[in-house]
Amino acid sequence: MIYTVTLNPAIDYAMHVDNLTAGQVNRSHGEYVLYGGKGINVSTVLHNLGVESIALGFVAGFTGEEIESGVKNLGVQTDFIHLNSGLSRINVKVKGTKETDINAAGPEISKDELEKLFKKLEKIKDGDMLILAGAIPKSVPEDIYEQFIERISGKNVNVVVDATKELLLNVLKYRPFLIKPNNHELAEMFGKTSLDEEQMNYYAGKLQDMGAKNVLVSMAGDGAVLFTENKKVYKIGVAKGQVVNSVGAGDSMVAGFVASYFKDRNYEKALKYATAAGGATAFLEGLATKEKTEELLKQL
Ligand SMILES: Nc1ncnc2c1ncn2[C@@H]1O[C@H](COP(=O)(O)OP(=O)(O)O)[C@@H](O)[C@H]1O
Ligand SMILES: O=P(O)(O)OC[C@H]1O[C@](O)(COP(=O)(O)O)[C@@H](O)[C@@H]1O
Repeated sequence: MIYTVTLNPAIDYAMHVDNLTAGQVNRSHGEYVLYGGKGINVSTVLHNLGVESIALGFVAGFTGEEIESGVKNLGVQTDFIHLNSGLSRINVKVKGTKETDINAAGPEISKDELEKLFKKLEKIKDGDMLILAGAIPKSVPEDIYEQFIERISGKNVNVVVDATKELLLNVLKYRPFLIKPNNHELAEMFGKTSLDEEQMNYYAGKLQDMGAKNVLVSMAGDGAVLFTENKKVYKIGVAKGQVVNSVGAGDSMVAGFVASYFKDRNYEKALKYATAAGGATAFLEGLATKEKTEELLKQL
């Protein structure tokens, strides 16, 4: 079984605002809602692509109830822990000429509640997969991803981590199967503002030296580069289409990669499928569907 963990799920509330102006009343001319948080997005797209997973994490308040029933209605299996207080996040995504995200802090998680998640992770067995994705709430120890991986050490479990900065760097020593920083996150991890191709190769290699088996660097509309554990480098562009919503494109890419790689064990194929799934989300209002992913795959 594949388990995804989203410590801080969110309702993504997307609004179309043509000219966002700070300090003014801005009006949206259309809104829609997605049940998100990185792990949940991965579970949703995996489900859309025909691969089952169980979404773990914490939900709180009426927003938490909405997220839980929303993803269940999409067909995703969940096993969330219900927090006694607080509210799951509403992350506002303003779409105009540029995309502006305001991601909320989210509810507090107590030690006891965190312990309940550790208990759930005990179910993980040899051959399962664990996908840790997204930022962690402030109330949770900064090394929580490391603690999760420690708890399953000794079991033959492929771990995927989609996180940034120290959160990601600190788990590399556990040899995660896949990490997926975008090019900006990769630059930021090494104190840079941007990277040219040579620097990207160098720093992705550095993440591998630090322990990551496969590094997938996504570059939004410029495609992605995959650095594999057998030291191959595959580059890919993107499928053509009209961008509607790129929120969740990275999560969709992770889902597409996992879905394809564990079916065919072929890195090049998995990169194509991942790119098609990322593009499908970018070109749809919601997350990638199998139909859109397979339509875009033909272009790659
Ligand atoms: N504008 C776009 N056009 C086509 N494909 C896109 C676009 N934005 C994202 N994608 C696809 O989704 C993948 C992940 O997007 P990216 O924005 O880099 O991830 P993240 O959301 O993690 O920052 C890209 O590598 C690409 O395949
Ligand atoms: O956990 P974080 O880093 O605050 O990010 C949460 C946000 O990321 C998303 O999962 C989208 O992520 P990507 O665009 O990187 O795929 C949203 O659904 C959510 O609002």
